[in-house]
Amino acid sequence: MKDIEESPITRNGNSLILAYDHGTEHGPVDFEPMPASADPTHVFDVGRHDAVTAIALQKGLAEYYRLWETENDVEGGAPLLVKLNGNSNLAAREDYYSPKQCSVRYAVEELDAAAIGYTMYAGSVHEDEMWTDFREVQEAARDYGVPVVLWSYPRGRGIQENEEYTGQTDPDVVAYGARLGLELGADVVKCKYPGSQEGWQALEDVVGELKTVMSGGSKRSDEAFLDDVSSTLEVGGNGLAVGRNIFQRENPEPLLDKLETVIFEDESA
Ligand SMILES: O=P(O)(O)OC[C@H]1O[C@](O)(COP(=O)(O)O)[C@@H](O)[C@@H]1O
Repeated sequence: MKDIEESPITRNGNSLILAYDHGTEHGPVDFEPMPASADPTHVFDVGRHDAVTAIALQKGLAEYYRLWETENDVEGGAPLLVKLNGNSNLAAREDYYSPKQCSVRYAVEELDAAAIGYTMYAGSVHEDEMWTDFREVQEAARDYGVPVVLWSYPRGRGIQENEEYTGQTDPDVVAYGARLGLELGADVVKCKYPGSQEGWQALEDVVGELKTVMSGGSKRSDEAFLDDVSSTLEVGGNGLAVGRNIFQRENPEPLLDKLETVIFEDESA
């Protein structure tokens, strides 16, 4: 774990990461509620809101982002977080696995990434391969001095077949995933909301000083979403990595304004 207070992906110690890797993870179906969001430049523009401390993109979109910045003379856009691995909903797999499509070297040297992201599915039969991949990623990130955000999403047979767990948002499962972020050397761990403030507290209790961000989840009302975000911040959470709750809105600006107040100015929702 690094001290990442000086990193551009944090502000006052917290982060709001705009995640836009859904075209990979879920496919174009996620753009249907707001068709303009299929156009990456629309979402790149959303990312210019002051509240956004990083935009998380897969390699191809990261290349597009840099091109868009140059062609449009954009200054002060969101720092780039390159998501190194990902998988599609089209894949036929015996269990969850997220292969790497980008190296840390390419992300930093060619794309000028301010941070890198990696998804880990602890609990899958492919967990061992992912640990090996992550070890290389984490060590290369240390060499380049860029922070590592771990999407820690335990899922797969090890979770399904364990009768103690109700599923991937079971508070014990989420807390275990968060702890793995600390154990494996992440600088920020991104976790599913476990359904309650008590659940998030349980996670905070086992991660020490590691930064934690809540994964947005499916779209809900402004009020419901802000309640969830606030409930994590009140017990030590450090913000958000969010996709659909932002880009599926016709005008995400009012919600981003509120999130900015709640996450960075320590005011209640
Ligand atoms: O694997 P899942 O649970 O379908 O979710 C993956 C998606 O969720 C995220 O982690 C967060 O996005 P949302 O805020 O839309 O939930 C994305 O980065 C990723 O595409």
